Amino acid sequence: MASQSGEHLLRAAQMAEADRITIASGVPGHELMARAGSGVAAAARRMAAPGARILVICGTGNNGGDGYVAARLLQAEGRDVAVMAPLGPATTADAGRAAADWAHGRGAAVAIDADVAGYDLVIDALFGAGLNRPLDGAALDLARRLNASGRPVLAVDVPSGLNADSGQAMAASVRAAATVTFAARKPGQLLLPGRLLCGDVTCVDIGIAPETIARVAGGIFRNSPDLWQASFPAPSLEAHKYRRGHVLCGSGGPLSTGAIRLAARSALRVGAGLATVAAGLDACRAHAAHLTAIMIREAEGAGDFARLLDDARFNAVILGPAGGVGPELAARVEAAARRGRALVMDADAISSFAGAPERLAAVIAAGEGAPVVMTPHDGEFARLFGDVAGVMDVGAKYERAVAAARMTGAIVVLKGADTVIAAPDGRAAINDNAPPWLGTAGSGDVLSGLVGGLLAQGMPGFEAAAAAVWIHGAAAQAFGPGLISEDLPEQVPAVLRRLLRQGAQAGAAR
Ligand SMILES: NC(=O)C1=CN([C@@H]2O[C@H](COP(=O)(O)OP(=O)(O)OC[C@H]3O[C@@H](n4cnc5c(N)ncnc54)[C@H](O)[C@@H]3O)[C@@H](O)[C@H]2O)[C@@H](O)CC1
Ligand SMILES: Nc1ncnc2c1ncn2[C@@H]1O[C@H](COP(=O)(O)OP(=O)(O)O)[C@@H](O)[C@H]1O
Ligand SMILES: [K+]
Repeated sequence: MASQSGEHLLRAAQMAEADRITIASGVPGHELMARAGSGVAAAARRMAAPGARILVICGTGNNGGDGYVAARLLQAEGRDVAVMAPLGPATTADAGRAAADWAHGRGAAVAIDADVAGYDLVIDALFGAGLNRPLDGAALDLARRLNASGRPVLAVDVPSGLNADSGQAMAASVRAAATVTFAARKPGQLLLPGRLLCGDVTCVDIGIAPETIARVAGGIFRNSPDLWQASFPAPSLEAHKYRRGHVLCGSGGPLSTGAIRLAARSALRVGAGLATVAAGLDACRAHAAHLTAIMIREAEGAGDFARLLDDARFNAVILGPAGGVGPELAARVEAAARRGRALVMDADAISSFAGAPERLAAVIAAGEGAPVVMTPHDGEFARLFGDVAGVMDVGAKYERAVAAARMTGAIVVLKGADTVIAAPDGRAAINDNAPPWLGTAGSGDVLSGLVGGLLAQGMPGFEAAAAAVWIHGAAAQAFGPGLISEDLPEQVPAVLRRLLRQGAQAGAAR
């Protein structure tokens, strides 16, 4: 798994292991701390004008050590710096050394009840990855006062109180304007609410080798083109349209036809060779009034739909957008999986298996191994898994998604502002490029079409799902506020142009 390319995200324990391996290889811990502190000082310089008053709040561990280093560097260049040590003196050797270097010849630390609002910038070096229980006592009180002060905060590694693995605040957390982290980003910096509590995150190289990061990593990635560009389908001159796949899209009834049209159009825009909507006769009439490039086939019930699959050229199927919850839709899902078609299950297709994930797992297991990608939002996810132990009750969002993928055998795209893509083999990607205006009616239908269009072109399931989520976010960014879901497919060509250009450059560099 570590051989997969992409930006690794490290959990706190994995980061500590990377530190340990690096120190054992001969780089002293205080040298790592010196580089970390220097990265913090550089960020502080960007945030505070000359003459600004800077307060550095140092805890007792190595996070505090980074703070002492930054304080010393900033003061050495003439900055107005004060240190507060609310929990007492440093307790680790490296932090002790950094604290002593700071204290040498300087005044006493600021009292814990000092007015934090009197400073222009506060550097939060109270707790980092070592946080192992909720803030309480003096630390909790200080975090609350800091948040109430409205002063800009620069967090060292993570805002104090934030769980670096899950992105959840433990009781309470400092809210930072910016965060400087080391060696690799942490999942909790991308997951909500962590992403909001961190502000802008910068990752500083402190001399931990990329091979060490890959060695300790556990298959959690930031979703970016690095993760899937190698399998992204580049159009080729010798391919004809059938080589680029044919997506069969199952329609809802005559009054619910828009959702699947959005999906079909998105599948074409992302490069599928052909897309066909399958619908009952009345719905076909509604589609016929709208569709040009997309074809229409009549299919009255699940039996008709299954017969369409006798045509082997339909190599990918999208089911669910406004498809109508019930046994008929579940039967279409079964038919597509049994016939070994790459399948996207969205919305109503997921809800048609509500409370019966083991039945869905059996359907997928009986298939021919073609990828099944499901794209639930939180509500659909909860409906599908109900109170299944080991899925709904596990900690971080990516752990829930991975548990769901393992249990069902599907690639799971758990949507939201921090969409997670998870595979049954334990890989997970966290997406952070979606702007808030992407949450608009029908944008989920577009996503299912993007996934289906990439699957039809032969992209593997996890990569296709991750690429679709990223392109979806990039298209929304390209359009900007005011977006409605019809706008999204029209932004895809510009996103593809950029991607293919970058892919060609990366290929040339290899
Ligand atoms: N050599 C290394 O390991 C490096 C570590 N670095 C820094 O070190 C940090 C991790 O340092 P530590 O592992 O010393 O841990 P922290 O400095 O994050 O926390 C210190 C200690 O506080 C205690 N604690 C945890 N939760 C508490 C709570 N709610 N209330 C009171 N006490 C609590 C724990 O015993 C913990 O070990 C990283 O976030 C990073 O900033 C960097 O200096 C780079 C090198
Ligand atoms: N606040 C938000 N910021 C960014 N993206 C969001 C936000 N809320 C929702 N999204 C994205 O918008 C899409 C909405 O999908 P879905 O809930 O299925 O809506 P619909 O059923 O209307 O299509 C998902 O891709 C989701 O990740
Ligand atoms: K911190």
